[in-house]
Amino acid sequence: MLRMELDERDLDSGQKHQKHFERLPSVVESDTEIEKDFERLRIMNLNCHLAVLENDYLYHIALEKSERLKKAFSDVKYICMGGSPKRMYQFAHYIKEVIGLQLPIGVALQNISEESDRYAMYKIGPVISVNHGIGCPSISILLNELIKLIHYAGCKDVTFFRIGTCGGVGVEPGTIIVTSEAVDGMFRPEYRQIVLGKEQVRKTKCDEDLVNDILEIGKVHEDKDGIKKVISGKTLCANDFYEGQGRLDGAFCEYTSSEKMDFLQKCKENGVKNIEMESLCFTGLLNHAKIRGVVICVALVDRLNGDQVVSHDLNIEFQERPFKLVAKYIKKQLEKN
Ligand SMILES: O=P(O)(O)O[C@H]1O[C@H](CO)[C@@H](O)[C@H]1O
Ligand SMILES: O=c1cc[nH]c(=O)[nH]1
Repeated sequence: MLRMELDERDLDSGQKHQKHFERLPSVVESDTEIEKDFERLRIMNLNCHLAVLENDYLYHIALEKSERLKKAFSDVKYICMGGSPKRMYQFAHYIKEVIGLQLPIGVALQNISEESDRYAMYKIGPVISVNHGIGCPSISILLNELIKLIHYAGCKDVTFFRIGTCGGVGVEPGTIIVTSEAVDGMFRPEYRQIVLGKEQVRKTKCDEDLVNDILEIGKVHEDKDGIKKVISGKTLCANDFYEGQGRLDGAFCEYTSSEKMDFLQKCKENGVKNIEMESLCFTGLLNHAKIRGVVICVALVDRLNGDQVVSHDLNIEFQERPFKLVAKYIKKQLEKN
């Protein structure tokens, strides 16, 4: 009863978010568990309604708020994401080897979210490997459900990685770029989303310590262990692969080749080292929730030299480079603890 009243009162109140946060804990003083949950949600800027939801089905990853979910996921410390399901299946196997996790004989890695058919997710001890599809809308849905998952499971100190591919800007193909900050097509370090008819703006820096730790590992392993060059810089996040990234080979193009080159030059002048399609949402949502995260992408092409990305064996090898870097970081952290 308390839960219903609370939910209805709040939903009908039309009060501002902040006021809502301030008001709710006092309303539920008779239920200390809910009160504690409100506090945890409030601290992380998450949705207070979650504390009073009796059921929550995480539709796109086919999981449900439950005691079972808590037991199965409470040990999660690292969530690694990348666009393609195949890549994240390979990463799951790779990290399993690196951290030396033995599955019982006859047991294979299972896609936990198979039922949803939207994302493919694997759990390897404290690591989740999951694909996010293409673009901010797709990764946004996944991040919402994963953030709820780690909240419901009571996970502590979780770090997120986006292990991806990108186009480099004045960067040799095969180079790994660790994002310092994501920017939009107008070089604004802001993730903008329309919510209830208003623009909501969130900051897009990657966790500085995490960036430095990854760069440090990159330095140690540069030119060996299949890692090659690792650099850091701003990442431009586009809403499209073609016009949105100034390509000349899309179905639409209403600019000249020299206008394209001027824009790429401007990218360089603004400190942009690479272009991809999810970093704004990834950093924007994680920063807002005060969760550590970093974007690590390998360049498949130098956009100053062309637009075409050709599928070939070298790209497969390139895609594995961020795996190696992240796996080394995770292994090192696990050995510390
Ligand atoms: O290689 P992933 O991680 O999928 O990411 C990049 O590749 C896709 C475009 O081909 C976009 O999603 C872009 O961000
Ligand atoms: O140029 C590229 C390559 C990979 N992914 C992108 O978004 N752009």
